[in-house]
Amino acid sequence: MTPLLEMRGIHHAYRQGGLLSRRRLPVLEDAALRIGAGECVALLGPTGSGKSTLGRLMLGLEPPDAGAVLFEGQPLRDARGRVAPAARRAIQAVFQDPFAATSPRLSAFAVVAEPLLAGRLPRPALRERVAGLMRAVGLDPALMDRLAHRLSGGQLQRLCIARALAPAPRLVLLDEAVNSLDLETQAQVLALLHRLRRETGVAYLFVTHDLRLVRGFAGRCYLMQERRPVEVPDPFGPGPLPPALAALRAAILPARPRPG
Ligand SMILES: Nc1ncnc2c1ncn2[C@@H]1O[C@H](COP(=O)(O)OP(=O)(O)OP(=O)(O)O)[C@@H](O)[C@H]1O
Repeated sequence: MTPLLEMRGIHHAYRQGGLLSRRRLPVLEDAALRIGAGECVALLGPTGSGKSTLGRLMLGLEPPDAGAVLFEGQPLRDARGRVAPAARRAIQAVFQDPFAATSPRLSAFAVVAEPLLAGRLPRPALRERVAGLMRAVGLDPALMDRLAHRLSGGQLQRLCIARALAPAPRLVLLDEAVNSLDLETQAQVLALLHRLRRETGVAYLFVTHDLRLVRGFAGRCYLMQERRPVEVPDPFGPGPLPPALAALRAAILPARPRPG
């Protein structure tokens, strides 16, 4: 079956040391990754290992130096480097910092309505649609006319999830999307994302450096190793672990510190 999203033979490097420099920092080398329709796939790795870069390439925000990004079997970008509007709507993202991801000038309504404006719905229908999306993420629609930045961090992240879901996407990149939230809100938002996936059939790429968040949430798991994602069958299982995974496991604090 054709995967929803496939990346093959991806190479990507960033220029280092100013505009005229020829030095390039290789970030991805021969990277490949596959996400099926409705799947939740985790992408784990330490900071600086190239996870967000892979996410940006998946959204079509930048082209890879080499390799293919295919969405439903078709190249994500056309020959002129443009992402087709349908694919742009079908792949959405939620990032770590909801305050950086929204304008301080916009109301909660305007944040969620933004991806729906092209549909030219009459205002009352648009407000009803936004209210429905807010309810779906557990927000009271009465908050609609409040400035988005007057919401709490957890509420604003829910609003960003509502905005991502507004165009009925097939795939959402969750790039450290719960990492800035307190533990209780993290658990609530993960449960919400899990429910929304069951209800809508949306797929997730769940990017994180926090192994704890993956358990019970992601069905398959990739780990960044030597500039490419490598699938790990069971990141919590016994047996020898790749060093990068052992380091992530060691970083998990015990629920109750052992004496001595
Ligand atoms: N636009 C850019 N220009 C130059 N270097 C970049 C750029 N974006 C990322 N990098 C570098 O590429 C490497 C990979 O960065 P990336 O953000 O993809 O890693 P990451 O695994 O997502 O890290 P984190 O978990 O800290 O977000 C890092 O060394 C980073 O400094």
